[in-house]
Amino acid sequence: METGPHYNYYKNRELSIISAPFSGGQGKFGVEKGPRYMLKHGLQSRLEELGWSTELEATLDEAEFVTKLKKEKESSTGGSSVLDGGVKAKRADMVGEATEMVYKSVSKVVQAGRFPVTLGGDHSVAMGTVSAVLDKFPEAGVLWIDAHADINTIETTDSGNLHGCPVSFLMGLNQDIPGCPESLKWVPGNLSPKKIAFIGLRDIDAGEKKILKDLGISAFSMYHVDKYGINAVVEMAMKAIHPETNGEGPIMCSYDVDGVDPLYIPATGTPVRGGLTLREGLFVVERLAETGNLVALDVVECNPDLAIHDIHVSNTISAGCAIARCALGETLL
Ligand SMILES: NC(=[NH2+])NCCC[C@H](N)C(=O)O
Ligand SMILES: [Mn+2]
Ligand SMILES: [Mn+2]
Repeated sequence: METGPHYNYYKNRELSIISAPFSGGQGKFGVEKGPRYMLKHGLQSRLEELGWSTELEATLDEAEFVTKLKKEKESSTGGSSVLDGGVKAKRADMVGEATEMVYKSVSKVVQAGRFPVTLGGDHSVAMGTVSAVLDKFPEAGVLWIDAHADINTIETTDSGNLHGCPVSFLMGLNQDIPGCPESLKWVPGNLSPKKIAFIGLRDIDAGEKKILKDLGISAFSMYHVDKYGINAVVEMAMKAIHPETNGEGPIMCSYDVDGVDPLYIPATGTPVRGGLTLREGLFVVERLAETGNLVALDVVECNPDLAIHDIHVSNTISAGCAIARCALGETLL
């Protein structure tokens, strides 16, 4: 019987909590408050208690970006999303700027041999986190926990919200589309479709379904979770991203809290019923901690402003923090 957690890649147990308080990848204010609320909830000291030495890393300035976003909303072009060539990408300049700042911070952290825990912010910030992690671990596979596939291109997106598109940018699917914003051209786009697996899907756009199918991407929906159970699904997902080594190899987990059912995590921008139970959601990261192969974690899309009751805020923030703690070994003996 294996006794974990053991961190193959981070034996020295040093991590950095990277705040990525950005909301421009979607239209609702409040998601930029996620990092601040999670830190106020005591995340840093709880991770220290697990035996990690921790540092805080700032990326972009929360207030500065809120001001910029408010200005943009008031301006005449505010909200308009159709670019040259008829493609859509709302606030592409800001998303490009913010995600590149996140990329630089996460790069600094991983290159220094520290484990990056990035707190969003909306899911567009993963363009930065995943790119930085792939520089350090080119063989890494990504597990994307989410109700959504976030793989729309600037051609297929209906909403024009770039938090619905980070995976297509990470795979370089937009680079040759006429009208692709210059601001997003910094994304290397070198994630192979074979190196990502989704868990928790239940709200996928028609264009996204086609991309998933055409590229043969591993996607485990809630149907699969019900059919096989969450343990088998995580096992299949790990084998899918590391097929030659029977699931062994560096794993990055990009965790959108809307993967978990809104019963448990209600304060998020695009909630979808029928999601993971809180236990299933925590099990995923507990299992990853147990493998010793986790090299990076994002926890994104907590939006305290979208709570109707105060209890929704604390449920959401405490669940977000629990995801981070379980990924870093809390519940393993
Ligand atoms: N990170 C998220 N919560 N993404 C939601 C995306 C929703 C929808 N598929 C869109 O493209 O707009
Ligand atoms: Mn989502
Ligand atoms: Mn997402």
